[in-house]
Amino acid sequence: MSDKRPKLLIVEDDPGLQRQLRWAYEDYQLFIAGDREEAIEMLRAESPDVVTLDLGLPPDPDGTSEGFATLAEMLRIKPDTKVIVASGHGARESALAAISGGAYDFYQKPVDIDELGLIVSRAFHVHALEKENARLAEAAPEQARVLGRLITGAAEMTKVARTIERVAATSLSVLLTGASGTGKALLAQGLHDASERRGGPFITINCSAIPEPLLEAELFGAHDGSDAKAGKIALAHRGTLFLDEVGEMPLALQAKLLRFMQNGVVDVTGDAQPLSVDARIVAATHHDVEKLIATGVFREDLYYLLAEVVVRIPALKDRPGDPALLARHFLNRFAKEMNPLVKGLAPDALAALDAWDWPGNVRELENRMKRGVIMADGKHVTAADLDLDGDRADGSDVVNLKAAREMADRRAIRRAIARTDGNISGAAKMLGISRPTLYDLLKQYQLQG
Ligand SMILES: Nc1ncnc2c1ncn2[C@@H]1O[C@H](COP(=O)(O)OP(=O)(O)OP(=O)(O)O)[C@@H](O)[C@H]1O
Repeated sequence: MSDKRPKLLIVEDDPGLQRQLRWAYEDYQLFIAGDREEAIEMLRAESPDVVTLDLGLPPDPDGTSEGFATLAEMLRIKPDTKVIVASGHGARESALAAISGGAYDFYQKPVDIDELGLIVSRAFHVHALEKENARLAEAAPEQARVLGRLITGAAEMTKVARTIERVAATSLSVLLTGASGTGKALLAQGLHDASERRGGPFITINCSAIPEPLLEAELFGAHDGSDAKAGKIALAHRGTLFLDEVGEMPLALQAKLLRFMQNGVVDVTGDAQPLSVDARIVAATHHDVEKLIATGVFREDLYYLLAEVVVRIPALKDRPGDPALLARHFLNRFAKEMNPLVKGLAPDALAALDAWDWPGNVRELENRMKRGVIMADGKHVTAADLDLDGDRADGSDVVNLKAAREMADRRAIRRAIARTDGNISGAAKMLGISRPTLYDLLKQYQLQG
């Protein structure tokens, strides 16, 4: 069985002390290093949460230079490590310097095993608390998570998720409509996961990304002599097929898809034998399908088969509070992956997130946050790191005064609603208007309260 005890690294060059300490810590898995190189190697290999570090290490056993260099290198590699430094008698200054250099605590030699034991156990406790806090901060609040991975605090998006959950239990076909990056693919996956087919495959095909002849083989499969290639419809047997950008599907393939939807059989190219497949269809498009039908590029009969339920996904700018909520979620994720020193958003970044219109929706936000975390110099991501500090963030390209006023109104209203967590009275107070006036404006600008 693997050893579950917490890992403690002791960096100490005195063999006598090494022996003494080795016996003192039965509750921990002990790793002992005699110099910087060994210490760094063990830190990388074992990732101990707590380290005790003698500042007097070779080649400078009577000074502190090697100890400080080891401390700095450890914290650079694993910033959450709790390093407890040991300083010689009367070397309080160097101990304090180590604390300001990022050490967690210090003790003075000669070692009192009981006292050091207490400091070490407290360090493990603090480390565990910090880890738990980081985990909680990373996980979006429970009430903000819907359909598993979807994060939202906005009523209009929660409604969408509830609809998806409800239709998931049925075998109805679902058409998701909404602008690019609003989360259609994520919702399709959520629908599959919430359905009884969750144990079966979830197969995605993007109808706009593949040229027509290849798309036909990709979707329906191909049989060429002894060479047979299963299509994505067949692969989705007993599962869900997600047809992304279905509005881009060529008319000839729409006819073949229609046949499948009517009869549950697939005509494999080059094979006389049709194939029976049981797949649930979820489709998505950013087009207005009724317009596509009117212009003759989409079959009306197919539309009715694909769209037994139509779910419209709101743009990110119409989900009050979500830009900030999602920004924190992405920040935590990317900070962990790419820049652990980043801890939060600067106030100017929060204001810029509120003010921006998000033409690329959640995908744009995700990309900007990734950029912001990489660019951030300190602990906070600024508006400049997100590239939201220029003119574009205040809509300086609007065409006339009326449009500029409307944009300013919308922005102020959205911000007030986000800041007050959707509380209309609070938002009205913040805006200096009455509740009925705010309701009127919400209606006029088709914003949700
Ligand atoms: N509410 C959300 N919570 C967490 N992540 C989200 C949310 N909405 C979207 N995302 C993430 O944003 C990105 C874009 O979402 P998705 O691909 O689902 O959008 P889409 O509407 O299908 O876009 P397109 O039409 O361009 O294909 C993905 O990385 C997705 O995981």
